[in-house]
Amino acid sequence: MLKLMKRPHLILSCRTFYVTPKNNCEDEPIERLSCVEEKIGFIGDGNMAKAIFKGIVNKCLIQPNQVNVSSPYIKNLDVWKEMGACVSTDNAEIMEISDVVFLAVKPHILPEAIKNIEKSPHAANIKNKLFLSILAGYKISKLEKMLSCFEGARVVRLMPNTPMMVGAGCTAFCPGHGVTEHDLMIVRAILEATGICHRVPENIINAVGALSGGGPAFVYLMIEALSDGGVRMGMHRAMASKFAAQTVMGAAKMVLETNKHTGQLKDEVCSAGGTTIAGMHELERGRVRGSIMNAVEASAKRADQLGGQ
Ligand SMILES: NC(=O)C1=CN([C@@H]2O[C@H](COP(=O)(O)OP(=O)(O)OC[C@H]3O[C@@H](n4cnc5c(N)ncnc54)[C@H](O)[C@@H]3O)[C@@H](O)[C@H]2O)C=CC1
Ligand SMILES: O=C(O)[C@@H]1CCC=N1
Repeated sequence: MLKLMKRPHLILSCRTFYVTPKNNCEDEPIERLSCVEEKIGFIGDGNMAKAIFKGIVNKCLIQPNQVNVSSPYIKNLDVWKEMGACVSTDNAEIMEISDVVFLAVKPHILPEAIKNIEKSPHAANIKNKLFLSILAGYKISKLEKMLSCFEGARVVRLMPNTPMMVGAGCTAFCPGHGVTEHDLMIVRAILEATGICHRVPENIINAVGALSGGGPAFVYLMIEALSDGGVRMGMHRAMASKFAAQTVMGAAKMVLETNKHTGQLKDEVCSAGGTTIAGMHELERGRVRGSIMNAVEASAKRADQLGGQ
């Protein structure tokens, strides 16, 4: 027992051992960029592209006019113009005028999105670009092969999430061949301005995508269910939703800031014979833990399929 207590990642509480998990993140460098001068392009103008754009512009890491966006749907681009970005329906043009290019289309769209670029008049100038892929499932080796027609192309694979928009994102990244220290500084500057980030080995990116990439959707469902429960028991919807969201945020902050194990924090809420343990019993009866684990497993497996691995 004493031997165990001496180890810093073990905390003892009554009969339960709380083990602080070790991570599988790679080392972080120290140097940080406070602003990015490169032109940033987005191939794809959807939810994730908007979240990244708003996140980095809100933090003044870049100016909106440093951003170039392409989509085949001209009407969708109006909102980007209003936000101050340069727009085009031509992916090749956006690649040409950007230094850093986010690949931000749906995975099944990527081959079509880059299909004819090689033959375009812009192709000759698509050189030495840093491509940041946010596509679920796509392996770096596959992306590097697809982009090998562009001289000096480097690829970093990212798995971000939409809370980047409000500075609370969570992104894992993994660099491909030829990625430079400066490239990594740009990546970190973008990701740290919009939340937290960790460099990881590629073999866990699909797990990250399942947990934190899609995780916000799982949590929204939980917030909605908490709110429904409050309404069921007599609260008004607006207050129930606000309290549910604040409670999830508060619990998350407790996990992040107290450094206590989630089991210990849970025990601190559950009074003996009290109200919370009665609710916990229902959750365990409903196999909520197993269901959430299954959801993460199913998402990760789906990412493997999407990447055609
Ligand atoms: N939405 C999320 O929470 C996350 C998404 N991702 C990844 O981000 C990527 C984009 O996802 P979303 O933004 O959610 O999708 P989305 O559907 O909102 O955006 C994709 C955009 O691509 C545009 N597009 C379609 N065909 C195109 C083409 N040929 N050339 C250029 N643009 C084209 C569409 O107009 C659309 O707005 C996906 O690969 C997804 O796996 C990764 C992490 C989180
Ligand atoms: O649902 C998806 O496929 C994307 C990837 C992670 C979050 N959204």
